[in-house]
Amino acid sequence: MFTLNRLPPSLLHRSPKARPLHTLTFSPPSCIRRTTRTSPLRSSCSSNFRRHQRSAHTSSGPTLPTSDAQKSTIYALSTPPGRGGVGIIRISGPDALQVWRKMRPPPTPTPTFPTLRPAAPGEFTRRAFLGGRLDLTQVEGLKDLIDAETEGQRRLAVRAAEGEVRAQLSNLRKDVVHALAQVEALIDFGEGEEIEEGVFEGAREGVQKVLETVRGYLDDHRRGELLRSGIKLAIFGPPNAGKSSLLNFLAQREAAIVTPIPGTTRDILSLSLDIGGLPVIISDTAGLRKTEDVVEKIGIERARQAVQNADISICVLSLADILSPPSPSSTDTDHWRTLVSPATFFLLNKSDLLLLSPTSSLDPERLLKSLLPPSPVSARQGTESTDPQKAWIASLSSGTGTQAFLNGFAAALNARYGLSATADDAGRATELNPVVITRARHRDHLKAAQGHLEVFLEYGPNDVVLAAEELRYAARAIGKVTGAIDVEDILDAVFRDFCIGK
Ligand SMILES: Nc1nc2c(ncn2[C@@H]2O[C@H](COP(=O)(O)OP(=O)(O)OP(=O)(O)O)[C@@H](O)[C@H]2O)c(=O)[nH]1
Ligand SMILES: [Mg+2]
Repeated sequence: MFTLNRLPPSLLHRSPKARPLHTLTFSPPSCIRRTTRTSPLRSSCSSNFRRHQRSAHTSSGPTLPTSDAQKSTIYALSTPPGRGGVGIIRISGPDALQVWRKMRPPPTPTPTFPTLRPAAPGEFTRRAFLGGRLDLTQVEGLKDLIDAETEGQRRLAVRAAEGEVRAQLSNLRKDVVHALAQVEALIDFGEGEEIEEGVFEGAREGVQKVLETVRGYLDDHRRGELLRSGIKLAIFGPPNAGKSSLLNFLAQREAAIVTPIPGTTRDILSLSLDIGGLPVIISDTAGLRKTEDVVEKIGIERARQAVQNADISICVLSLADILSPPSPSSTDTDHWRTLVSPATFFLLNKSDLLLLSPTSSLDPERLLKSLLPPSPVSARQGTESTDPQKAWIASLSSGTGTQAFLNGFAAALNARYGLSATADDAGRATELNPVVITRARHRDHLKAAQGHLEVFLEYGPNDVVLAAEELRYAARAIGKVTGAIDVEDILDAVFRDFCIGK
């Protein structure tokens, strides 16, 4: 990184305001940074391509076409225009060094570089990817970092951008390629002849371990995808319980209409919020009840769908209604019950109407148990449930208990979706599987890899050709996540790991 006192106008014209200090970063073309892997064994496996390469580097052979990154130098302002404290101009390409030299004090007349042009969106990152300095997961991490709106999203993005996912998947792929090399060797030489025994079993053991890791990555409660896209939370319950009041409390503004008239909310109202560092898309819904009103009926149907499509839900009930015996004609209580799932939390609202003191011994969890049938797990165990807190008593109008609810709910969300902990459907803490998958494409490729590894394990030592094919597909599927689908490294592994012709 270099500091310049003055930049040529051609480089400054994209900045709306001239700043007293401008910083210039530059990187040589990616081809300069690439190192050529030289392996004596590998070179013995000569291919037409390498012969062609050799001749290209000798005196009179044909020259390889140069890439755009080798031909053109690109530049762009990489700090926010008009807002950054300093202006940083980024330059990359074959003339980057010369541009910097020309712009160093003492100032020289504005130089003209025929290969210099403004960078296209994402072009520096694209060059870094093509040059092998970033893989696809790091590129995606960088993009997510720019878009991150909550602390959870930022942490997830930083991990990907710093190469944590790349390292995990590269190791996984290396293990598959290693197993493939063993199976390929069997195809070429046959067990018990030129190479040692137990090779196929060794490959099977390796694949079994890889398969367990892939299954762990897939069994992640979709935490990565939800952290990126936002956790869908639906508020539901009977009319007039305080659902819209809860939305307004969480949003800290009068986003939804609140009136004492039951059936006020008709349509879905959704907002994006940050709860405990996690991105949450929260939806207020119509109160569930039997009605002949056509518009309200549509609203209630939408409410049901919203709850069923949500990742998590909060059922808001009026404490006064729960504690008073239901009238024989009332069937309204059943409407919310049908939507309760293991991912439902409860806010027992309007505690002020019971004139409870803050030290009241009314236990929300016990109240909840009296309302709902026992969960199958607790019933089978016949012991006190160890489920984490799922119900809170509060008054949204007086504010009593609301902070405890917010803290408890944020902790429950983090236990379920945060990066540092996870929970099963009932909210119990489970063993942590690392978050590797942040996009549907990652999941698709890893599922494909899982399928090929499973098929491989069905084959025996007599089916080595078909078995090898499955491993090749599995390696390719994992490589598609990171963007590494070079089959040449299979040859590397063959020559590195085996003493052929002992
Ligand atoms: N006493 C008391 N009233 C409350 C409390 N929370 C909300 N209310 C009142 O209850 C009424 C209904 O509140 P809403 O938030 O509109 O209830 P809702 O569940 O969204 O109702 P619908 O949209 O009709 O389904 C309003 O008059 C609120 O002011 C509370 O904690 N205590
Ligand atoms: Mg409402």
